[in-house]
Amino acid sequence: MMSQMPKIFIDGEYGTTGLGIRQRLGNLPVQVCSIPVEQRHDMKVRLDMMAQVDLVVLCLPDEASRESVAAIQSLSGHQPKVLDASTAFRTHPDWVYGFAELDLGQAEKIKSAPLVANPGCYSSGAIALLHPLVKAGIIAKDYPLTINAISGYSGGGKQMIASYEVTKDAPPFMLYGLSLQHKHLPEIVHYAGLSREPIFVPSVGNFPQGMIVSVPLHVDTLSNNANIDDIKQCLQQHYADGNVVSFVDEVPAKVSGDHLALTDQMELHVHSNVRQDMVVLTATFDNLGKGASGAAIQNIRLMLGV
Ligand SMILES: NC(=O)C1=CN([C@@H]2O[C@H](COP(=O)(O)OP(=O)(O)OC[C@H]3O[C@@H](n4cnc5c(N)ncnc54)[C@H](OP(=O)(O)O)[C@@H]3O)[C@@H](O)[C@H]2O)C=CC1
Ligand SMILES: CC(=O)N[C@@H](CCC(=O)OP(=O)(O)O)C(=O)O
Repeated sequence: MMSQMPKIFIDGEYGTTGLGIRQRLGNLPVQVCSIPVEQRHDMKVRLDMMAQVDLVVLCLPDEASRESVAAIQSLSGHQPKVLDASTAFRTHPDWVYGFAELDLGQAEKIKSAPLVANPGCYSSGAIALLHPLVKAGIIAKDYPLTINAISGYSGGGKQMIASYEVTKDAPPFMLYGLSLQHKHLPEIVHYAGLSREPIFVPSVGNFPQGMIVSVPLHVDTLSNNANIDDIKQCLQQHYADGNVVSFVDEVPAKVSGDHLALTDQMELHVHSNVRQDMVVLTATFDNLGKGASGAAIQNIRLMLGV
């Protein structure tokens, strides 16, 4: 079915993530197939379109994503590949996790997979920091981790954007997720390789785009007598190619939430005190970039070979 110009349909193309992907697709040799905005909830119209394309990108709430996947899988003839931006399938064994930097070989898996789950925004930062360190035996699988994060308000989709920009009834800064069951925890545990669930405290600030995920560690609680140089070396090696995710040795005195806004890059830093016995790891990126649409474009390029 793959022609010279692969065809893509974005189910949910008029939402925040869908629009971000749509914009970025302008630079790729693909044909974007659309339906009118007023038909965006009509499953028959959407399914007719899905049957004609090479790749369907789902940018819908979880339940709607599940419905779309079930509909695609009921197609009797051609089955398009699927990239899902929701949380619905991220730890499902039939789906490949769309974080190309996870390990050597992950990009190849994404290339050949029929079903790919785009990672969560917070999860991308947490996994980027933790996966190499757990794999190297520097952080024990059952380490009692705390993860803190701040997101630009676009992370909350159309509704939250309206509360900051239209009704202006949202606070300048808020902690949330305080029942400690955030929807990204399962994928963080799974792909960081943890056996103990971290305490995860997300927050939102009054800025549109950008994200910092940070992880504090006491050096004397690390495994195998690891020190700060071991942490740096491990991250440096894992992200040696630095194309999208890079380890940056030089640390800024302050990290701004919108440092990498409007880019698809992610930077990792290791901050420490003078005594070298405390560390804060940070991942800085755009929640709509490497945290969503930028990562989706990386996956689309791999899945379609463009
Ligand atoms: N915003 C972000 O930073 C990120 C979001 N995501 C994920 O992407 C997905 C979309 O989120 P986001 O773009 O923020 O959400 P938005 O609310 O901005 O957009 C969702 C879109 O889906 C449409 N939609 C909702 N329900 C249905 C349905 N049953 N059938 C068809 N269309 C439907 C909405 O239509 P309507 O206009 O009628 O509501 C809207 O156009 C979510 O799963 C989210 O978790 C992933 C990464 C980051
Ligand atoms: C600020 C805010 O509300 N953020 C969302 C996460 C962003 C998002 O929708 O993430 P994924 O779709 O990538 O899982 C939340 O905490 O639920």
